[in-house]
Amino acid sequence: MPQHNTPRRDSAPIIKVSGLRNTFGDQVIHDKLDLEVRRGEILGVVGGSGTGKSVLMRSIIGLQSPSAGQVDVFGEPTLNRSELETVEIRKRWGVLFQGGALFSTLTVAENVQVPLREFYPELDLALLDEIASYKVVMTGLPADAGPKYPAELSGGMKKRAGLARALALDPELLFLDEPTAGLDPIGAAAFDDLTKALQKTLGLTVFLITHDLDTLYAICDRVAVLADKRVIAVGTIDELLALDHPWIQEYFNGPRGRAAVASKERLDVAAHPTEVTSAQTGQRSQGGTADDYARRADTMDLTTPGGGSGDRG
Ligand SMILES: Nc1ncnc2c1ncn2[C@@H]1O[C@H](COP(=O)(O)OP(=O)(O)OP(=O)(O)O)[C@@H](O)[C@H]1O
Repeated sequence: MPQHNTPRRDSAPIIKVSGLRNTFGDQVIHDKLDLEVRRGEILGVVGGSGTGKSVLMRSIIGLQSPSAGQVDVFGEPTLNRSELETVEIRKRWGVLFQGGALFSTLTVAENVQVPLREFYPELDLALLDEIASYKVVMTGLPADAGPKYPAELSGGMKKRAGLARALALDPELLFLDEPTAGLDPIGAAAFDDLTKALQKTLGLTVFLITHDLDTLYAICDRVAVLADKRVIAVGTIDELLALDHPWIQEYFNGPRGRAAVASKERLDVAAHPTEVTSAQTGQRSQGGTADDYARRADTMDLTTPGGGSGDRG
């Protein structure tokens, strides 16, 4: 399997979505949605409940057939192509679905082996076991988690097992759908740290759907905001805060947003000079101000796909 240890930050987007339209009956979920994801970044995807974050992810990975638009991943179109035509593309990404989506009748190790068996049926059992053990440990699970069934795992362990499966094929691109939902603050911070460490060490690009403001502040390079059936803005949090959009202001500058800023500031202080991680301190969202972020945002450029000026994506 290919190794992708060096983060590449070339200018071509790793994901490019153009003019996407998704409907269910009369319900229009996306219309004229544009988005570009840069190689090597962690892109947070936020939006109110039901704005279509998961449907967007499913459209990108080919589980949802849009009624219009184009999706390119690794520079290749993925829509309206047969499974056979996209097999080489699908090998290059991993997906952690909401809740982990583990097969309950398979052990953790067997779950990790599912994509290996699908794409590399020639691998023998000893090698499958070896790769699965490696992925299990890589995601911070104890080595003896491999033979356990999902029902024997805690929520946090299930997420890690799902992540181990998503990493089975050494992907370049990782899709995470609400990975910290349902985790306690310490578990969520530890999962954030793991995601960031994987991005850095494996050179991953991460498409991360989340409602977790702490995650956005702690690890996302940029954030895409879904509203009004499209991506209304993409940028760093500082850049988004400079926008006058009511949902963005309420989301990032509301009480929870301010708390997330305060939490990050405390962690930044704690991290120097002793490099204490958020997993160790377990500090998440406990009050503070976003004024400094808002002031700094005044000097920044904004990227607004589907409207506005400047570079897209
Ligand atoms: N297979 C489907 N059939 C019909 N409607 C669907 C289907 N999948 C999603 N929807 C609808 O599409 C809309 C967007 O769903 P989606 O799960 O993408 O939202 P979301 O932004 O991820 O929400 P949340 O933050 O609550 O997880 C919802 O109204 C949902 O009911």
